[in-house]
Amino acid sequence: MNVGKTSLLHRYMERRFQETVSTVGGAFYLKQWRSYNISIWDTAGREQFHGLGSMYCRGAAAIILTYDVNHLQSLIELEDRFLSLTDTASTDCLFAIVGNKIDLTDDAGGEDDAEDEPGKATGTCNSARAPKRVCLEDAMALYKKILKYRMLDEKEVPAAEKMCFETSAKTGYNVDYVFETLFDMVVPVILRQRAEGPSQTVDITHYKPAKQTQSRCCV
Ligand SMILES: Nc1nc2c(ncn2[C@@H]2O[C@H](COP(=O)(O)OP(=O)(O)OP(=O)(O)O)[C@@H](O)[C@H]2O)c(=O)[nH]1
Ligand SMILES: [Mg+2]
Repeated sequence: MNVGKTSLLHRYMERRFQETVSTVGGAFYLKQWRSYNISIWDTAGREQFHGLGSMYCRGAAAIILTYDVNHLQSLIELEDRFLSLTDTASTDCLFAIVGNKIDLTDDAGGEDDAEDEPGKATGTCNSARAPKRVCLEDAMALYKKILKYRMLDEKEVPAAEKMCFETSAKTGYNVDYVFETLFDMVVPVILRQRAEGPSQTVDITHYKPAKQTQSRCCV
C-alpha cells in the first residue's frame, strides 16, 4: 500500500503526476502500444483487498511487484504477503520488481535525472550522502527467490539485472522504460502461444443452451 502503483500507471498513461487516492478494489487500463492493446490491472494495496490480487494475476503474462525504495518493509511484504497471490499467473509469467519514489533519495531520479539513460541504476546504495534506502541488490535477491518459489531455472528466464528497476512516478524517471521493456518481452510470447494453441477465451457468440429435459418431481 502507498508505494505508488497508481501513480506509476498515471505517469505512463497520462504523462503526468497527480494526487491519487488509495485504490479501491482495482482499476483497469488499456494501453495501445504499437499495434497491440495491452490490458493492465492496477491492484489495491489496502489489506481488505488483498484477496483480489490473485484474481487479477490469473493468466497474467507479466506482474510488476512494486515497493517503495525508502521503506524496506514494503519490499519484505512483497515476499511475505504478496508472492503467494501470484500463484494464479500463467507458468511463463514474467516478474519485474520495481522500487518506486527514487526521487525521495538523494542519489537518483530527481527532476534533472528524468532524461538519464533509462534502465541504468544510478548512485550508490546507502552512501554517506544518501539517506538510507533499499538497495537494488535486495530487489534482485527477491527476484531470485521468486524464481525458486516458482521452480524456474535461472538460465531460462530473464536475469535479475534485467527485471529489477528503480523509478520515480513523480519525475517520470524510468517509467516508460519499465512498461515498454516488459511489453517488448511479453508480446512475442503471447503471439507465439496464440499461434501454437487454441484460444483461451470462450466464444459465446454461437452458444446454444442445452435442451432442457422435463424435470420430474421426486419425493
Ligand atoms: N515523491 C514521490 N511520491 C510518490 C511517487 N509515487 C507515488 N507517490 C505518492 O505516494 C502516495 C501513494 O501513491 P499511490 O500511487 O496512490 O500508491 P498505491 O501503491 O497505488 O497505493 P494503494 O492504491 O493504496 O495500494 C501518493 O501521495 C503519491 O503522490 C514517487 O515516485 N515519488
Ligand atoms: Mg493505488
